[in-house]
Amino acid sequence: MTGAPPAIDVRGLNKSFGQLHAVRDFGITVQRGRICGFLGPNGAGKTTTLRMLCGLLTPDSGEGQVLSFDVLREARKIKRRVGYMTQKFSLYEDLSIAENLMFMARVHELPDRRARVDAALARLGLEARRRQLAGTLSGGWKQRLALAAATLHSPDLLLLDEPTAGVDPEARRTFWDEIHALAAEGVTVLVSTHYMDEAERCHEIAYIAHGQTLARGTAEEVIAASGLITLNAEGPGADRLAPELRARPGVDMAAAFGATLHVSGRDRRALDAAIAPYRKAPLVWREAAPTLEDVFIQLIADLNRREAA
Ligand SMILES: Nc1ncnc2c1ncn2[C@@H]1O[C@H](COP(=O)(O)OP(=O)(O)OP(=O)(O)O)[C@@H](O)[C@H]1O
Repeated sequence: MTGAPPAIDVRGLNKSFGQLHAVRDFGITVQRGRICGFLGPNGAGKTTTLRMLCGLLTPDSGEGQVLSFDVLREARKIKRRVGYMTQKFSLYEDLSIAENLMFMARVHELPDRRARVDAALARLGLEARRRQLAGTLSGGWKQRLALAAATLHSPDLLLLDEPTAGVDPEARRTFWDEIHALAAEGVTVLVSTHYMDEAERCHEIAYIAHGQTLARGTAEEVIAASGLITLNAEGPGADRLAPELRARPGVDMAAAFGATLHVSGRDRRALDAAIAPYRKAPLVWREAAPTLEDVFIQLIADLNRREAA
């Protein structure tokens, strides 16, 4: 990627709905061919941001470029080069797979429509089902059809809004293999997800909450920047100790993961003091690398504390 301008380079994007400041001073730079995961709790502003980036929603303020077009003034040009997969399946349930794709080909005014549709069917393994009505497809196949529709016009940027929500693990894996194949061809992908394993499959991630970006970088960078120290406890009843440990000074986050308790903090001495009374049989404590989920829980806890203060 020598000298190519970033696919997304925006700053200070804001969007309010009445009294609600849904997106605050959002900025992000994503280089071409990268997969950037977009994470954050429900209502964080992810969908609103994706809609602003693809030209469907006008920001109240902000500046920058998407695919080198001005994000405020060149929405029509951006729309033509972007593929957007909405959170809810939005194709025609009473049309077949092939008919849906043919319809999309007409919307995009593509030449060689039949060949384009055939190529998309082949690429996503949909050929055998081409005559099946979209409404009768299972979740995984619906998502594959939606991806075929979003990529039919060979966009340079793909914006995917929770594309695998409710899809089984095997179908999710196939879907992600395709996302990586598209990125290898130079397509830039911004994908919102609530799944931690998917966050780890991204080249980089952005974590947002209450409309603000709280963390940015590769998964490793986000974990390192958190400064979090995590100790795990195993043993009978360990998983039930989360509420009382959470209340102790020095503990930023305590949560049970199966039978294991994860306890995190940023001050080693305070954390050790907090767990000292619990360092006895039958509990066994071990230091562990914090997971992305540990970091995200801590980021939200910090934000809630700041907002309550
Ligand atoms: N058109 C709208 N009118 C009014 N409020 C809206 C509108 N669109 C979004 N919101 C509000 O803006 C906030 C951010 O919503 P958004 O859908 O962007 O969040 P999200 O991060 O995508 O959430 P989720 O993970 O649940 O999809 C929410 O409080 C939502 O209710």
